[in-house]
Amino acid sequence: MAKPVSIEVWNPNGKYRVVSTKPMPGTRWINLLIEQDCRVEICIQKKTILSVEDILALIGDKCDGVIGQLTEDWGETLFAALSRAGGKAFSNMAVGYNNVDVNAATKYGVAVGNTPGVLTETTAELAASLSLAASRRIVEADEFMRAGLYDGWLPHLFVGNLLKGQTVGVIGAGRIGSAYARMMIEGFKMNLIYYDLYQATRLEKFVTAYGAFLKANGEQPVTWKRASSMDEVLREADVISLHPVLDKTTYHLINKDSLATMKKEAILINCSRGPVVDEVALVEHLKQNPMFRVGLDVFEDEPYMKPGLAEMKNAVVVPHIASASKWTREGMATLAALNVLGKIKGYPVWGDPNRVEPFLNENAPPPAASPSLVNAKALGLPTSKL
Ligand SMILES: NC(=O)c1ccc[n+]([C@@H]2O[C@H](COP(=O)([O-])OP(=O)(O)OC[C@H]3O[C@@H](n4cnc5c(N)ncnc54)[C@H](O)[C@@H]3O)[C@@H](O)[C@H]2O)c1
Ligand SMILES: O=C(O)[C@H](O)CO
Repeated sequence: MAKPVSIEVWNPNGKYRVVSTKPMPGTRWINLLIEQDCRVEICIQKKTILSVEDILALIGDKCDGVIGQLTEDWGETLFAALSRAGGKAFSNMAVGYNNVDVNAATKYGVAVGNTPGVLTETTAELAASLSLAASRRIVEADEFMRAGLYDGWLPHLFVGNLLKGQTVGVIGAGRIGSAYARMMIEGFKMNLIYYDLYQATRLEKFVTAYGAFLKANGEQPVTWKRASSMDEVLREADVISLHPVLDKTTYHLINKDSLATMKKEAILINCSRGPVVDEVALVEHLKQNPMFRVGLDVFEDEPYMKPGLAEMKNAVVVPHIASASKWTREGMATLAALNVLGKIKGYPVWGDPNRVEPFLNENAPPPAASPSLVNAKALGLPTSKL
């Protein structure tokens, strides 16, 4: 028997029952659901990661849709239960959905939503912050100051890496990878090398145009190169940032061999998913190469770090906060709620998940569509005309 979980209820007489497994930032998402006749139940249990059993208790006997979190295991058991309870939709409050078994959801006729776009710049900014923190040894230097160890300027004190004119390498040049690349190119005049399964045409055009602009102003132009293999990026780049999805093809993409391919003084940033990096191999590499530095937002066994990582001075580690800006988190909550609402109301799916801005405009009602359903095609759902 599942244990009861604490909930907060909004609009108790609403026709549709929508459950959120966590309180989420802002109130717009709640108001949008209430306006469309939903009873909203928010789990307020003081437990960071809910188990499958906890979520089964939340779903109960009648549930039209659930908004869930990337820490939860959305597989066969939960989708079967949601479907039995009459549920039509689930949305992750995240763009990544490697915690969701989309095939199982499709089998039970449940639509799966995610929250693209609204977190692109915020996540890229954290990757840029980690790049700076790691290259200029900010955290080490901060600890040194606070420990009262500073007794005067020295030529060798916390010497790090200059970014200007160096090469930034991006693995996975999708929305976030491209936004990060632009920040590093515009901000620090870095050259770009990237690896992706697809050509990042807009990014290439941007670098070409920016390079021409710099040249016209008498500055060294920036350049770009699409690598034919990931190893080419690892060999050539001074700063490498990981932004692919996590799937079978990207699990342990960075391992003992790929680490050995990188420059001894390279900077590696991971704001994608922890298992993209073999963290045991990374700890060993950090030990053997003190000038190699990493900035990590995600970890292989979250919330834990592999033994030894916490002791490494050449690692900057933060707790999966890349999308944590107020505007973005409120927007993620809104998109997740609208994904669920749209399916419950029988709306079509938005035609372009890369253009979700109309759903985020607080001064106008959102379009009558689900902003991003990843199994829309498999479920044969109609698409809205933009
Ligand atoms: N740390 C965080 O808080 C945080 C925040 C947002 C997103 N993310 C992660 O970032 C990922 C990317 O988000 P996005 O919006 O940019 O997605 P996206 O789909 O726009 O970009 C992903 C890119 O990865 C590429 N790719 C897939 N397999 C690859 C492979 N084997 N080798 C190289 N490239 C490959 C794809 O072609 C695509 O261009 C998400 O799936 C999520 O896991 C993390
Ligand atoms: O995939 C995502 O969206 C992140 O990991 C959290 O914002």
